Amino acid sequence: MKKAEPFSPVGLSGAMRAWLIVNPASGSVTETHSIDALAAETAIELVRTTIFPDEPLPRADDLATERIELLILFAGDGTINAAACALDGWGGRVLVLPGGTMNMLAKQLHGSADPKAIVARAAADPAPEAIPLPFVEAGPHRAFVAMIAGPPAAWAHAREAVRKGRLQAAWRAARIAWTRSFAGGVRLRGTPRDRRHRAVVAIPDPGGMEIAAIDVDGWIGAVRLGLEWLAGDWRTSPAVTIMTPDAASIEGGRAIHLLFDGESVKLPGPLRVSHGMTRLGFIRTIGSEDEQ
Ligand SMILES: Nc1ncnc2c1ncn2[C@@H]1O[C@H](COP(=O)(O)OP(=O)(O)OP(=O)(O)O)[C@@H](O)[C@H]1O
Repeated sequence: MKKAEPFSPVGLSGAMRAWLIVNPASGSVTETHSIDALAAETAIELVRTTIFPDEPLPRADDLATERIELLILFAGDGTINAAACALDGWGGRVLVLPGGTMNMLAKQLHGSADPKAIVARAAADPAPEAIPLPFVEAGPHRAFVAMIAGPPAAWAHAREAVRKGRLQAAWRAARIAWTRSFAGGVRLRGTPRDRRHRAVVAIPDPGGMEIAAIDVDGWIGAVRLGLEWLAGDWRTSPAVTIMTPDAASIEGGRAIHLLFDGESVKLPGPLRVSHGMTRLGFIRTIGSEDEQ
């Protein structure tokens, strides 16, 4: 078989020592984007590969020992979140490639380009721009895309069961999640909307964070919000109140259900939510003027 032509290495040249973290369970990591092909096509010197989560994430020390300059994350938002949290003390640059289902972080950094095009763009730039990413933080966890608190977070179990092909478990989890979605809620302290809400969504922003308090009653309200969400204008829904506090506190029974970039966690309340910026630099291949 003819070997793929390497991209002309200008910025991310063959001298660039890279460590790849890939999650084969992420929604769009496929054979066509195999690790070997990626390395061959980029002419980046792929020194090590971690298959997550079967293998543990490398530590900053491991990257330093191998003199790694570029960390390539080929996975979905959940995996990227895990690596970005674990390696925030490391001084190198990160290239995010869309390997997941939603790929919200990859879209922020590269628009809708595919992995091959992203590497080509990054390689063609003598000094690719690397930017810190904003995050929201609660307990030991961070979200770079969104943190969802409240009963709707229980839907993650149903999604995970579907992904694993466990349809009976998915059905059970969906029934529980549906019931919980209309019971309980979370209380938001330290904001103008200091009361119980169906769910609270915290979204990081370079200037701080946005907190959306969601108040839907029953399934008609939920369906309406769902349609508004699909149409892309959920933030303007009458069921949603947007605030920009510097910090807030969430309460909700003995344990609060949360999703951090799609990964499900339960934490005891009250839970302080704050925001910050990563120390890691993430390579961005689209300018703000480009189409998102
Ligand atoms: N920190 C983690 N520890 C263990 N497993 C994880 C972790 N993060 C993600 N996973 C698992 O890896 C699989 C793929 O998740 P990932 O978020 O990478 O891709 P995705 O869900 O397809 O994409 P996206 O999050 O962009 O929609 C899921 O089963 C997820 O639960």
